[in-house]
Amino acid sequence: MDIGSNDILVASDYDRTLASEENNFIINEKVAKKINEFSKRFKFIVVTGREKKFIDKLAVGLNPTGWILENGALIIYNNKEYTLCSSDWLDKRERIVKILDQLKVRYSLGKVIIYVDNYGDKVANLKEITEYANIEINRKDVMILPKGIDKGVGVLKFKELIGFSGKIIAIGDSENDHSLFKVADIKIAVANAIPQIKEIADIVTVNPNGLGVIEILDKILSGQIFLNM
Ligand SMILES: O=C(O)COP(=O)(O)O
Ligand SMILES: [Mg+2]
Repeated sequence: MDIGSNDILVASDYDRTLASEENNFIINEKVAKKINEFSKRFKFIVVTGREKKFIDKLAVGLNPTGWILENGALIIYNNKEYTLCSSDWLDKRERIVKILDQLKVRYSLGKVIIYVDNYGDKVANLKEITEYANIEINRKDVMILPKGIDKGVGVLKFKELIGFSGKIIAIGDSENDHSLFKVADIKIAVANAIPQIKEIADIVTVNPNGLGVIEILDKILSGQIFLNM
């Protein structure tokens, strides 16, 4: 079966999937080149908790079909930005910031998201905000988003934006990729993924990080990954 560009969309996480911690999350040139080539034939989007200012520094030379940043809250496609949050989010974010100040917790703000690094083991202190916010964990870091916003929702929004109706292949490593897997037809964990992600994956790559992603792209390009899985 000749697979066309509108049949496959690869949605890949960034930290510890495309880029390794060992390389300070700077994209490897070979990985960027492979993705740029792949993106000419199929759709490839990067779906990450990161803010644009960090991606601009770390992912130099990577030109995918689109970007879903701030853990699903910000879409960048064809040089246009789309934020996914309700009009009252900024008031709610103010309330959350006051709680973080009372807890004497360090945080940083993206366009939509709140980052609370090294707080994963104390996230129970933030219980009260789960009424109106979504809390995502990535290893030891915490991300706070509008209720109902996560990576999976960002991908579904992107699908609608470009009118995509094909199959989604998700690639990830950590807790905040669960929602990405939920919207995928094929779920792929890189070799260095946490056990909970490997357990629910259809495929676990032999290689870690970007080399694992290249493994998958080569399988798709050579027709070894069958979409009727
Ligand atoms: O946690 C982050 O800021 C980014 O991490 P991710 O690319 O693995 O989502
Ligand atoms: Mg990751």
